[in-house]
Order: sequence, then structure tokens, then C-alpha cells
Amino acid sequence: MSVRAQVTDARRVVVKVGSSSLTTASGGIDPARVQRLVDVLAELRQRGVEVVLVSSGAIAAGLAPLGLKRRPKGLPAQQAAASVGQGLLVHRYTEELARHGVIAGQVLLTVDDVTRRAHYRNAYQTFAKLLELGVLPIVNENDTVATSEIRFGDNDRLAALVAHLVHADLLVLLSDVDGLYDADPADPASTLLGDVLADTDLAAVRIGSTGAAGVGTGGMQTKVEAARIATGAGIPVVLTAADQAAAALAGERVGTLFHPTGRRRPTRLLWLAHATEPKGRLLLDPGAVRAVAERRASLLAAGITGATGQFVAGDPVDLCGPDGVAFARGLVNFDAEEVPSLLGRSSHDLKRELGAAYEREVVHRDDLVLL
Ligand SMILES: Nc1ncnc2c1ncn2[C@@H]1O[C@H](COP(=O)(O)OP(=O)(O)O)[C@@H](O)[C@H]1O
Ligand SMILES: N[C@@H](CCC(=O)OP(=O)(O)O)C(=O)O
Repeated sequence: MSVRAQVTDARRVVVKVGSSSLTTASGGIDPARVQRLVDVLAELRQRGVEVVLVSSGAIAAGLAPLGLKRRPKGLPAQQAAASVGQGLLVHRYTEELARHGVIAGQVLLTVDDVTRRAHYRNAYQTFAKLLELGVLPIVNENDTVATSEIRFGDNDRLAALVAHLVHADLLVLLSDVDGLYDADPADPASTLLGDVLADTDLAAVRIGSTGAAGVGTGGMQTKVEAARIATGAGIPVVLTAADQAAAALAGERVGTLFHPTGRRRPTRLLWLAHATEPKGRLLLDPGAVRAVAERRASLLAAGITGATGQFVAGDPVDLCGPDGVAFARGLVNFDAEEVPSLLGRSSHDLKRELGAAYEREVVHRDDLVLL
């Protein structure tokens, strides 16, 4: 199937919309823009397509009620604005979707929800059930509780990871710009890229500052990163302006189409690679590097020569070779303070001296991803 046909024939679509496409010039949610977006989503639903919406805009929606003129700098103030704005935003969507007889559901995610195995399964099951019930899930980061260490930080990447989590066959990124340009679109000489077939097509692209409204966070950089995550996992991506969404979904040549470059990988590992901040580093000897990188084996204590950082069992850590360069990331099975007593010891010795609980892998291969 051609990639254009994959766009028009997609049965499950994740649509991400940025703050700049939902707000008025003076700030605050623009009901008319929400309505236009919902009309497009409802049309998709009428064609039998399952839709998940990743919507930014909580912080922007919270500014006016709090008497703020622009996005605050500090995290606590942003969290307060998101707390006020998220309810208003979802209320707007709920009302608009109801006009089309569609029920909205809210899903607020943190990084932990999708990287820890039990949480990940839970998130997947929640989406599956919502879609089965015909609900249109509206996803955002749980800004109000996310601390700087456990934030995705941008919804473009979140949308790419959600697309993979729900097994979507298309990701649509809607912005205030009609696609990816080879230079900042403020430059009149810049031209639109219709198709991105591979990473090499991105080499000459220059990315400028974020949009004029100043309400978006990541700018074009995070959209390109999100497109690379999704396409690397086999999901085509359309990047276009919110007011061209209907045309793009109908298969018209608008915006930028990023073609799939890779194949699907187990979902949780994609999150592990792209959504987590390592809490520490394990240094490996050359034999352990080979075992993990080439034979895809679990990491055993015998191959570890050192550890840094404050982590507890279940946290993400980077695995580094003797040169100190991280080559893999995994969820560690021990607390940082336990590791020194394990260094270089065989599983057999650890079991004999410390008990059967110490025979376990330091990082299990199912919880490991090569970077
Ligand atoms: N090479 C480029 N191609 C397209 N847009 C670019 C490029 N460089 C910078 N931009 C800017 O990125 C902006 C989109 O980012 P942002 O405002 O964060 O959007 P959103 O709120 O939709 O996430 C555009 O308005 C555009 O001005
Ligand atoms: N979670 C934040 C938005 C973060 C974000 O990525 O914003 P944007 O660049 O407008 O997509 C919010 O709802 O305000």
C-alpha cells in the first residue's frame, strides 16, 4: 500500500493539536477553533475511524482566568495554570463532541504511567476499553502533578508515543504552520517539504524559533523528533496546519508527509528510550557490553564495574561501556546502595552469600533497549 493510501485508509488515528492552534491572539481558548477541529474529528468518526486526540492548551486556557498575560516561567505557576485550564479545555471539547453524539474521555499521563511495566499495561488497557466503548480519548500530560524530572515536556513526543501505544496507523500533527519548511517560514525564501522519506531529507532543514503566538513550547524541533519516533516505529506522520486537517486526512497533498522508516518495536521499550530521564549509570566491562549489545542478554552483576546516581529498583538507568558512553537504557532491579556489594560478583556467589533474591539480573533483557 502506498504511504498516501495509508493516510486515507487509516483505521486508528492519533491527532495532536498544539496550543498555538487552539488559542486566540490575545490568549485563552478560541471556541471557534475547537469547534472546527471537533468537526473534523467527528467526520473521521463517521467514517468508522477510531480517533485519539492529544491536545495541548491546558496552560494557555488557564492564563486568562488567573489574570495572567503570558505563559508563566516557573513550573509551579505553569502547573497551577494547567490545573485551571485543563478542566476548561476538556469541557469545551466535551460540549462540542456531544453536538455530534460523541462522548469525550480524559486521559492524563505521566512518564511513569507508560514506562513501568504494570502501569504501561494499565494505560494500554484503558485506551483499548475507551475505544471499544466508542469514546474519543483526549490526552494531555498530567502537568499538575508532573515534576521537572518526570515530565515529557512536550506533547509532540507524547503524541508519537501514544500513537505507538495504541497501535495507531497514522499520526497527524496539527500546528499553526502548514508543514515543515527547509528554513524558518518567516524567511520568504523557505520552501515546504512535501515528503520526508528518510532522516537524510532532514539534514539540510533549518529550524527557527517557535511561533509568533508564544504559547507553544517545543516549536518545530519537537515535531520533527516526534515524527522520527513515529516513523521509526512504522507509523506515517502528516504535519500540517489545523485548518488543513480535513484536506490532509482526505489524502490531499497538503502539509508534510513523513514516510515510515522502521518497524514496530515492543511499545514499552520505545517509551523507555524516548520518554525517560536516567536516574543513574552502570559501567560495564567489555564482555558485558558485548552480551547486552550483541547477544541481547540480561545484564548480570558480574559484568558491572561501577555505578553512579541515586536510583531505586524499577528506575531507568543508562548502561555505559568502558568509555563511559551510554549505549542502552534499562529498568534496574536493585537500589543504588545495593549495587557496590554486587559489583563483579557471579550470580552463583551472590545467591550463596546474600540469598536467592540476589540471584536476579541487574537489568532484565525484557526491560532493556539499545540507544
Ligand atoms: N523549518 C521550519 N518549518 C516550519 N515551522 C518552523 C520552522 N522553524 C520554525 N518554525 C516555527 O515553528 C512554529 C510551530 O511551533 P509551536 O508554536 O511550538 O507550535 P504548536 O503550538 O503547534 O506545538 C511555527 O509557527 C513556525 O513559525
Ligand atoms: N501540556 C501542556 C502543553 C505542552 C506542549 O507541548 O504544548 P504545544 O507545544 O503547544 O503542543 C499544556 O496543555 O499546556
